[in-house]
Amino acid sequence: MAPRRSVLYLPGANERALDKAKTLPADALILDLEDAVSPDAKESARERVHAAAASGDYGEREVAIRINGIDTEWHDADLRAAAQAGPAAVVVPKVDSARDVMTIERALELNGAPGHTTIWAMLETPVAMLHAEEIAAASDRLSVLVIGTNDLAKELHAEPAAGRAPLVAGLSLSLLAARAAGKQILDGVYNDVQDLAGFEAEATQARQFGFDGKTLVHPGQIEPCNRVFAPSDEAIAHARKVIDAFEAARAKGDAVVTVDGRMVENLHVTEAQRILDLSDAIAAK
Ligand SMILES: CC(C)(COP(=O)(O)OP(=O)(O)OC[C@H]1O[C@@H](n2cnc3c(N)ncnc32)[C@H](O)[C@@H]1OP(=O)(O)O)[C@@H](O)C(=O)NCCC(=O)NCCSC(=O)C[C@H](O)C(=O)O
Ligand SMILES: [Mg+2]
Repeated sequence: MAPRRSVLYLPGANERALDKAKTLPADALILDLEDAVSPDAKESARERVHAAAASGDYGEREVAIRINGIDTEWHDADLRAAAQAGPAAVVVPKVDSARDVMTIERALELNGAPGHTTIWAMLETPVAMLHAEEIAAASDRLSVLVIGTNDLAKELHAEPAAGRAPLVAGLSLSLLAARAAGKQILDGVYNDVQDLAGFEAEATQARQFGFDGKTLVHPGQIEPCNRVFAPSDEAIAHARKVIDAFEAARAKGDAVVTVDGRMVENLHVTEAQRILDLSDAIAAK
């Protein structure tokens, strides 16, 4: 699977940001037509984003377009334009049900979206968290779940708290749903663009939870994010050791072995191989 460690939002009306992103080391970009664009700029932003996404100027960076929500006046035109531009993905905010996903799937087909354009569904409401399982499994075209922690906190009336405690239940339900359906999942954004230590702590927490990457709002967050979500040298060395030790044990007819004093079984080999595959995919970029 494509590494999606760092996924940067760009306001669709901001020509400077759209241009600058061509040189930034993010794995993926979300060209935003929703919250980062004021109502009076929605139409010009749609045209800018369409041209940017269709330009082929972003190299190996994956380009996604976030359209306005299903119940908004801009949604239909956004979806039509996004389908024509043919980005890697259409990001749909405030998805609340499997039915929402199927509506988007049908609309992409009707508007002639190319087969490579997948759906990234944003889970950012309490009802979405409670429906995460049905949303994640609703369509083969859905490849990624994206968490919207700002909207979720707003809907919950939650306050900032250590370890994002008020959000943990929703994050965990979403992770369970993504993994059960074999989809990738991206954490929400960190709003304080000047607090890089706080950003890194939150990104590390997200990796420990099992997220594949994190959505970002500022270029300064890309480098720490890429580092946190890439397997470390120690993790790579340990993965090789696990695989080598297990193969040696299997050659002797054993199904269990210890590495550095810890039990290793086949499931640990599978996880070690995932780490090496991710490291290879990052190195190949
Ligand atoms: C947050 C910002 C408004 C800060 O902007 P600014 O004060 O201009 O930042 P800097 O001066 O530090 O910028 C330095 C240079 O970097 C460029 N820049 C800044 N941000 C971006 C970006 N996102 N992509 C590309 N380039 C960017 C500036 O142009 C400067 O360039 P240069 O001229 O060469 O010096 C701003 O960062 C921003 O607008 N961020 C994105 C906001 C956004 O997209 N929000 C919506 C998505 S988040 C969301 O909706 C969450 C979700 O739905 C939820 O519910 O949680
Ligand atoms: Mg949101």
